Amino acid sequence: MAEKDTPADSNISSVDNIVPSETETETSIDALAKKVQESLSLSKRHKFWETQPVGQFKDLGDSSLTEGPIEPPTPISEVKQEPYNLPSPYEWITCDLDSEEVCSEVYTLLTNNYVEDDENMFRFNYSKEFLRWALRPPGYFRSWHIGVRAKSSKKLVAFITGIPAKIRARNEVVMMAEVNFLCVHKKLRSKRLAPVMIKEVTRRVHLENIWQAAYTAGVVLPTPITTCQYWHRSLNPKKLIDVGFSRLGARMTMSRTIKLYKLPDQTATPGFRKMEPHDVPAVTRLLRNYLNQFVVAPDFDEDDVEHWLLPKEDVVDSYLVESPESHEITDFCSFYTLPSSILGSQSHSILKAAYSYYNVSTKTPLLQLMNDALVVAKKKDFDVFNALDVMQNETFLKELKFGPGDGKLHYYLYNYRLKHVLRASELGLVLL
Ligand SMILES: CCCCCCCCCCCCCC(=O)SCCNC(=O)CCNC(=O)[C@H](O)C(C)(C)COP(=O)(O)OP(=O)(O)OC[C@H]1O[C@@H](n2cnc3c(N)ncnc32)[C@H](O)[C@@H]1OP(=O)(O)O
Repeated sequence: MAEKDTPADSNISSVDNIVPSETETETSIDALAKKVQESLSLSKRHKFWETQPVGQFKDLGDSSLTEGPIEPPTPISEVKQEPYNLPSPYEWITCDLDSEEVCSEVYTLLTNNYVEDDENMFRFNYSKEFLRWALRPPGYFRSWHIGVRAKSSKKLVAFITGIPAKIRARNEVVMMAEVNFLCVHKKLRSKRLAPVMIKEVTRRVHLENIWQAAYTAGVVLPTPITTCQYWHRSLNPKKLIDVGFSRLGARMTMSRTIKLYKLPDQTATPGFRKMEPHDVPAVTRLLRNYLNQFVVAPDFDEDDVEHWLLPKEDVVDSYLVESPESHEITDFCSFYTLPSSILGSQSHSILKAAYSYYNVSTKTPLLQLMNDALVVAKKKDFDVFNALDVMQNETFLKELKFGPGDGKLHYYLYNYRLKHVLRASELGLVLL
């Protein structure tokens, strides 16, 4: 089944990771099996993706190909004016997220049908407020919030979205669409509806004179610009073990495990505080300067920072360090709230997860800054703190007791070629 990223990892061995044990062998066999599977998928035919302007597997390593757009834009007047055909029982709709009713329908479709982990134990449960935030950034297009309804019952059965974003690839800043929330109802799977949805979003993006896109998926498609791994830091190990998210490590007791993951009650960094509206200009400068070092990263202006990073309850949290002496803003960290439904547990129904977003350290060591982020996440009652190995995250993951997950997240660009596959640490982009 298609997967984006692991909403939660049934098979993580964060404890095993810290206390090496015989389970390590098991993990590496799993890892090997995954590698074999992935290399097989490189030789798999992709009837749809082979027709699209994306890097193709056969071109991997061909250094004669230049970096940049794969095909040139066509005149807008030549962009198809009518929507693509859907099977006759279905019709296109544009979803107005201002409407409480429409937003609830989208929420319900995703809550019941969106991304699950490999073992089908957890499913992402994006909140309505989160969806409104994720889908209405500055300059968004309502026409890019696309639904498919059954004509007879009017039930929403599929969804796909785009939002506009300026993304820098090396030295070029390119207007792109970030495509997300592709979802087809479980009963309508494997009927080639997804390619129609992707073509329709592409058409609507083209109508706005935008010709590139960025997206992530848990499945291997032609061709990732990089592949990242999720890491998980237990905040509430007892619950994580109870619901099967993690296992008790070999030679570990529950009380030793709880002790291992205990965090201080207070943050350690003087001047560490929540970001406020008046911080937007300083945070924008700090972040722009930081993101410059990565090969692919968003090109945020103040409006973007206001939208994406000003704290919004139960959606996004941002903290910064203001020097007690100079009042300079020297460091920044943020995470977003994305719970998962727990699919078969007697005792719990929701896993509360925080996802590392953008972090910048110039004075406070990143390790200390992120430990403070863990402290505030724990205080806010999150069960787990997740982070990808993007940007400089590798420098704190092991030390702060994150364990590697079993899910991979692949990043893609549409109609834009990079000369080389990137290391995760060369990527400065986090998609929701
Ligand atoms: C310039 C503007 C451009 C804008 C567009 C940029 C591109 C955006 C691309 C989209 C970015 C989305 C980012 C996210 O939201 S990633 C999250 C995806 N959603 C889920 O995983 C939720 C649960 N799964 C589902 O709802 C369905 O399984 C989905 C809808 C995923 C596929 O439905 P179904 O299982 O019923 O399959 P089908 O018979 O209709 O179609 C099969 C074809 O679809 C290809 N497929 C399968 N999964 C994905 C996937 N995640 N990205 C791209 N393609 C995917 C597959 O390789 C095959 O093509 P090919 O291998 O034969 O060639």
